[in-house]
Amino acid sequence: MSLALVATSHSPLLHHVELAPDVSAELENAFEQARTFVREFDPDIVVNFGPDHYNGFFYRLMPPFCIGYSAESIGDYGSQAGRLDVPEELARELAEYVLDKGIDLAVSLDMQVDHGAVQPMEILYGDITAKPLVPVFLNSVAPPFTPLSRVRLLGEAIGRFLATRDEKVLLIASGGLSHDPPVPRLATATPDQRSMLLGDGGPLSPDARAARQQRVIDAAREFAAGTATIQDLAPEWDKELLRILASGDLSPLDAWTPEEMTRTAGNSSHEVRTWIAAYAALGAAGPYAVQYSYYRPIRELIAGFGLTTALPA
Ligand SMILES: O=C(O)/C=C/c1cccc(O)c1O
Ligand SMILES: [Fe+2]
Repeated sequence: MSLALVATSHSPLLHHVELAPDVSAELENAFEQARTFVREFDPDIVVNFGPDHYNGFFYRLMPPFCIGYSAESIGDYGSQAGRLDVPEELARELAEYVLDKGIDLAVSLDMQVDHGAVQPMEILYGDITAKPLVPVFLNSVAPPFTPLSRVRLLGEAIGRFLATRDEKVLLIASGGLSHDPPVPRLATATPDQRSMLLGDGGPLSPDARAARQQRVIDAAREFAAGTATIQDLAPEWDKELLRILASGDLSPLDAWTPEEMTRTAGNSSHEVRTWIAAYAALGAAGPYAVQYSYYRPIRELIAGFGLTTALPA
C-alpha cells in the first residue's frame, strides 16, 4: 500500500464568474502543482471524500457518512455527468471494515453525487472516470452534524483499511474552507424549499435548477462587489485549520464544535470535514508531510480557497 493526498476547496463558480487575471493564474498554478503531484504518484485507485448540496442526500434520510458501492454524478453547474467507475467489491470491503471498527455509516448502491464530489477529479484528470474511485460522502451542509472526533475516527479507520491493501491510493478531499454560499437551509426554508430539502418531488426541473444556480452566481458577484449579505470568509480560521492539518496531530480539532464552526466560518465550513477525514486516513498509516500548500480567500468563488498535497514522511 502507498497513499498520497490531495485536498482542495471546490467551487461551482469556477466556470461561472471572472477572476482577476493574477488570481486566475495563481489558482491555475495551484491546480497544475496538484496535477503534477498525482501524475508522479500514479494511483491505482482514488478514495474520494466529498460533501453533497441536497442533490444526492436529503432530509428524508440524512446520514453523517455514506460509502457508495456505485455512483452517478448529476452534472450540476455544468460538471461532468454520468456514472463513476466505482470498484464495488473494494467499496463493500471498506464499508464492512469501517463498520466493524465501530464507525456507523450508511451504504448506497446508487449514490448520487454533485459538483462537490467530482470537481477535484475534473481538475486533476479532466474526467471523473479517469480512475476507479470509491466515493465517501460526509454530510457537510445539513445540521445536525456529527462531532469532528467522529470524522477523524472515520478517516483513521479508512486509513487502516487501506494499509491492508496492495494498491496505490490517492485520497481526495473536496470542499471548504470557510464559506457561506446561499445553499437553502432548513432553519430558514420556505415551504417549497423545505420540500426540496426533504427530497420530495424528485430531481429539480431544468428551470428550477437554473434558478437555483443563478441565485448562487448572483450572490458570488454581489459578494465580490461587497454588497452580499452572506457571511464573510474567515482567513484566520482557515489558516489555523491548515496549520493543524499539516502538524500531523489532528486531536485539537476534536474541540471544534459544529456551532462554533458555523458561527466563525459559515454554514458550509463543515465541508472541511472531508479534509479532516482524508488527513486522518493518511495519518493512520504513519507520519506525513505536506508537500504543497496554497491558500487565498476568493470572494468571487465564495470560498476560502485552499489546496494541499501530502505524502507519508
Ligand atoms: O449551489 C450549491 O449547491 C453550492 C455552491 C457552492 C458555492 C461556493 C463554494 C462551494 O463549496 C459550493 O458548494
Ligand atoms: Fe460546496
